[in-house]
Amino acid sequence: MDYQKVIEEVYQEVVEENPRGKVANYIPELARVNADQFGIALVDLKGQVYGVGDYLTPFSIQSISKVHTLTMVFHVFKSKLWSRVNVEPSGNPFNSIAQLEYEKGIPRNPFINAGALVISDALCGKFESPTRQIQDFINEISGNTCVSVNHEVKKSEQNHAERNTALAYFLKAYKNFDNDIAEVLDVYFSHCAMEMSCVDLARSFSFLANDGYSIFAEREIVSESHARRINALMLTCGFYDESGEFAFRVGLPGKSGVGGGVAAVMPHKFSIAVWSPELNEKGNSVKAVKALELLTDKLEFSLF
Ligand SMILES: NC(=O)CC[C@H](N)C(=O)O
Repeated sequence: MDYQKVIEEVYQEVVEENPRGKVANYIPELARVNADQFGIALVDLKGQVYGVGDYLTPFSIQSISKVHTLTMVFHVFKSKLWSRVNVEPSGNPFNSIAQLEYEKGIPRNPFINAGALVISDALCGKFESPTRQIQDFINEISGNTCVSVNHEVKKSEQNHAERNTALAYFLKAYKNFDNDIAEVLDVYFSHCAMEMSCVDLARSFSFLANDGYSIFAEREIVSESHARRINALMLTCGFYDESGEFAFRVGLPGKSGVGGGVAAVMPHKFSIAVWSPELNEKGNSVKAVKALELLTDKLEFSLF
């Protein structure tokens, strides 16, 4: 399979169609990026990289980091984790407060903000310096010292933290939050504000295409059964209230972030990251979703 040729064709077609959205502006610092950037990196299971466009430019990975933090915590707490966070699609916006209230403080899944805050809380309870360790973990599985926290983005999130702070207090009120709220929010904003390029991001997702084994870290990151479960969660919950649409159009487990990135895997074949900052109203990158749809059409395979 000539992946390079396929992603170049995809890139060209998306550039020609030029579907547009809006750069996230509820985190003001994110609105400062050049909206025309667009990159694709695909990594096969031998570690071969195929890239096109701005695939070497670091960008804000935002909620994609929730897959990394879930992986770290799942490995430690195993199935006990599911008493604190559910595994159902939310069908609601990623920062919904109402849903958390009527479901009595158990977030629908680990990828909506409330669920990711529970994961950050669990990290704070188990890891000495969680932010440092998340960074080390992502560096290890991408085989590169590539991740940095963008402090401007982090500060920008902290200055507009009303909803996430409200979610944390709700979780605390329902006794689903053990640590200091400010400390956990700091870890959460730090991992959302991490930056890396498409190529490093695709490499960091490689273990999920490879039954839990990372060829970059040269070790098993999670068991095969945990890798399957993380992929199932990405397929059903990775795109918030657009997860069904993404499964329908693309058919790969994946995760989006409001920085405009999407990381996805085709189990036993490859991992891929696509980035372009303009989002649709559900918070998913318009060009990245289009590119992945064209990709699975051209490859004539998806998970299905
Ligand atoms: N969907 C996202 O990427 C949201 C992450 C963002 N940091 C927030 O908390 O709102």
